[in-house]
Amino acid sequence: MRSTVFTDEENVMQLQVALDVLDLPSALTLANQVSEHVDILELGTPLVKSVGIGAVSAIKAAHPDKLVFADLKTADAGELEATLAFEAGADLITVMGAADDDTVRGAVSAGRKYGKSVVADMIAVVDGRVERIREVAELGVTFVEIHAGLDEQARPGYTIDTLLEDGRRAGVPFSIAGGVGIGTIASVREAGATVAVAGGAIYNAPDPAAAAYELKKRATA
Ligand SMILES: O=C([C@H](O)CO)[C@H](O)[C@H](O)COP(=O)(O)O
Repeated sequence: MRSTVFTDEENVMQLQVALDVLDLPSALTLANQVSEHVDILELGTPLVKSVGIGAVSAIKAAHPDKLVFADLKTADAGELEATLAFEAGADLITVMGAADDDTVRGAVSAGRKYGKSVVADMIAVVDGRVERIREVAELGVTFVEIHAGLDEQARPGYTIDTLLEDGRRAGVPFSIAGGVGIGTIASVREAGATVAVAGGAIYNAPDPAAAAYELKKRATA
C-alpha cells in the first residue's frame, strides 16, 4: 500500500463525516457545523451525483485545511474519474474494490500523478472479502473502506461486527463505514481502523456539531 496525501498520524483513528445530503447549500452548512470536530469531509456519492464534481471544489474552497474525500465509487474508467476529482480538489477518492483490477490500477495511477490518495470501497464484496482486500492493497490503494451500504444496513439483523472482524483479519490499513455511531465507534477503534466514517449518526442528530464532537472524543480515547 502507498500513502500519499493521507497520513495516519501517530496511529490515532481519524473521523470522517459523510455529507450525505443532496444539495450544495446543505452540504456547506453541515460541513461548517462539524468541520472543527472531524478530520475528513466526505462528499457522499448521492451528493456528487446530484450536484456534480463542482461540489468537491466548493467544499475544498470552504475548508482548505481539511482533507476532502470524494466518494465516487468508481466502477470503470478509474484513471479518468479519479483525475476529474483530483483536478477538482479532492484529496481522496473511492474506487470500487469489486471493480476490474485495471480500474483500480487506473485510479491508483492518477493518485500517484497528483500525489493524492485512492481508497478501495469494499461495499458489496461479501464472499472472499479479506482476500479481495489484500488484492486491492497489492494494487496500491492507500487504504480500504470496509463498508456496509445503506441498503445492507436496512436489512434486519445487520451488525457492524463482520466488518470489524474482516478488518482485524486483513492486515492492511482500513476504514469502517456502515452505521458507525456513538455505540459502535469504540469497537471500530479497538479493531484497529485508521478511519471511522460516520454519516447518519451526525447528519440525523438533533445537533450535528455535538454528535461529531462526541464521536471524535471516542475516536481518540
Ligand atoms: O457511502 C455511504 C453510502 O453508501 C451512501 O453513499 C455512506 O456515506 C456511508 O455508509 C456512511 O454513512 P452511514 O452508514 O450513515 O454512517
